[in-house]
Amino acid sequence: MTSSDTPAGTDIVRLDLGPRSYDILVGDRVLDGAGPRIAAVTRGKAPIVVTDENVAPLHLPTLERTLRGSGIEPTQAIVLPAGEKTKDFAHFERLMDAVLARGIERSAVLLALGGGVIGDITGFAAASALRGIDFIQVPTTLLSQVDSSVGGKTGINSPHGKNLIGAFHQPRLVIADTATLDTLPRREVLAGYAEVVKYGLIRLPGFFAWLEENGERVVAGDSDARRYAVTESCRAKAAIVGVDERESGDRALLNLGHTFGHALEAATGFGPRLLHGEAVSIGMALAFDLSVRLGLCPAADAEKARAHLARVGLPVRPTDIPGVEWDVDGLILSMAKDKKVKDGRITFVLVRGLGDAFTQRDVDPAVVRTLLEDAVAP
Ligand SMILES: NC(=O)c1ccc[n+]([C@@H]2O[C@H](COP(=O)([O-])OP(=O)(O)OC[C@H]3O[C@@H](n4cnc5c(N)ncnc54)[C@H](O)[C@@H]3O)[C@@H](O)[C@H]2O)c1
Ligand SMILES: O=C(O)C(=O)C[C@@H](O)[C@H](O)[C@H](O)COP(=O)(O)O
Ligand SMILES: [Zn+2]
Repeated sequence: MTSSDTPAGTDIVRLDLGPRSYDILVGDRVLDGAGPRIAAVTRGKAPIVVTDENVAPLHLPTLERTLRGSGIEPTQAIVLPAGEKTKDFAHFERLMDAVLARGIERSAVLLALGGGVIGDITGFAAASALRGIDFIQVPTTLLSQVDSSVGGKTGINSPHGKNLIGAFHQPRLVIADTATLDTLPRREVLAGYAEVVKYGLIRLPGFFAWLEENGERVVAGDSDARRYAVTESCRAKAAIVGVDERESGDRALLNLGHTFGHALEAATGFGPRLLHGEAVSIGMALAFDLSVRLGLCPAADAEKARAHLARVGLPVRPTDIPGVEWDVDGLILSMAKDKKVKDGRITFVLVRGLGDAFTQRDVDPAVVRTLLEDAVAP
């Protein structure tokens, strides 16, 4: 690989994982010139592109142009329905069938073009096909550029809970073209922004302070601010995954707000009523509240976190989601299926303050119940 294979003006974040290391390319219109990098992974063959019905008309032509520019004639893309409901067994079966119907060999490469739903299900298909083939992530939502395309968590949801079926399978390359975000609806931009704020809240207080100043610019699509936010988020995630690929330690911090958030998502049926990033926003506010109630975090820090999320337009309380009758027992049952549960006890990601997250197992269930009862009270 030569530096001339990387488009000018590209930030390159390296995720160091020994033989599974890879580059994350970030930049405005970086996809336009990414053909040689894709060709290097596919050894000059066409990748099997997986995308969704919204993304295909908007961004597949750019990818196909890129491939043709590198002498690769694209094959017909596999186009799945858009949205969280696609991350289920039925669509996984359909995707696997479409991939295997192509008579693939182990050298085949899948390419996920889309948001976290497409990235997660395609990554899981790559982990499963012929017991593991390569895949490339071309994330097109803010959430997938700052989070889901990086780190190798792949999978689907189950009626039993969120992401309960899946595999760790790292991509070979990530291409985050921030210009693709120009077509992303504002609600989806905001949902992705919640995961950006997460990095500030778990261990980067300086980044959180930058977001307090510049968050509106990121959300509004200012190209410099957006690119900085995506690159810093990828750096933050790469630093954590690089030392704890399979979540036996610090990687769990990336789950701030998710134990609550996943339960809220399950309660709303993994659908458009509550997006993942929105659930994470509410979940992070609840995690700060819980930390305050346990005497671990100053109330002023919790208020700062909540105020920033709310100021950009994110929900911060379950009651911010209209038309849902929340059931605290149901939420607690869902939380008990969290992947961080050990010996029957939930591991919570808590905070000592802004940018200082840690995990704790011995949280009094009565405090959690009261917190949720207060949070869902009208
Ligand atoms: N693997 C991980 O580490 C990880 C991390 C965070 C989240 N996730 C998962 O990611 C999923 C959420 O991802 P998401 O928020 O990207 O949702 P998504 O994939 O559903 O995309 C959101 C919506 O935006 C549309 N879209 C995508 N790109 C677009 C573009 N450029 N222009 C216009 N529309 C576009 C999609 O069609 C969809 O309707 C959840 O399932 C979550 O669990 C995984
Ligand atoms: O990469 C990680 O690790 C994360 O926890 C990132 C989260 O934002 C993401 O939502 C992830 O899919 C949650 O993982 P899970 O193991 O709790 O399902
Ligand atoms: Zn998440």
